[in-house]
Amino acid sequence: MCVGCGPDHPTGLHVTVTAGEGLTVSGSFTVTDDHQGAPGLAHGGILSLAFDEVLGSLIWLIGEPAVTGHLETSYRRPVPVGTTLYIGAAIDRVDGRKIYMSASGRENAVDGPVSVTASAVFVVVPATHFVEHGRAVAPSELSEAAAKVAEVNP
Ligand SMILES: CCCCCCCCCCCC(=O)SCCNC(=O)CCNC(=O)[C@H](O)C(C)(C)COP(=O)(O)OP(=O)(O)OC[C@H]1O[C@@H](n2cnc3c(N)ncnc32)[C@H](O)[C@@H]1OP(=O)(O)O
Repeated sequence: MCVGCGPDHPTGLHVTVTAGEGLTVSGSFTVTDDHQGAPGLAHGGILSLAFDEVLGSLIWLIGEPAVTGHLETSYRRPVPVGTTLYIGAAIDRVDGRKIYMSASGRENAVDGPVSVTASAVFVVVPATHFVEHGRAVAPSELSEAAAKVAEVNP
């Protein structure tokens, strides 16, 4: 039920992500009428969510739970409804519990014009973070998330 990536989420973004070489991932997100802000254009907050999702996927490559501490987005071109954004993201460096990341989103092709760029700091947290701070969840929800780590990094 993740609003960013959950395939069954009725109103989510349905972002898909694939692991790349090294500490990189590539993702894609298609802007639909559900994501509109100004007439015919994607809402900036929705684009920020798509980047949070793709950047957040990088944590599966290092196998430690982490949450977004800081996320900064630069909107460089308007993104029309109907666009597919191809988002490439990478871990730039790790400093203690802080993971520094960056990403760029290109319009309609992996080598298309850059529409949005982002940088983020994720902070590693213990797995208990989600139990202590979230609403009560079924153990299966947590174990499914933990299994994703093994799937990416067998
Ligand atoms: C199994 C299921 C898995 C499931 C995993 C699924 C993950 C999906 C994630 C999706 C992405 C999201 O949307 S996550 C949701 C949105 N984000 C959140 O809810 C985070 C809310 N904030 C927090 O919980 C907290 O503030 C933390 C965890 C970020 C930091 O608190 P803390 O744990 O007490 O850490 P603290 O000691 O203060 O700081 C540790 C280091 O990080 C730095 N730091 C702290 N906060 C920030 C910050 N906002 N921006 C930059 N840097 C920061 C500090 O300067 C310090 O650096 P130094 O002194 O060591 O140099």
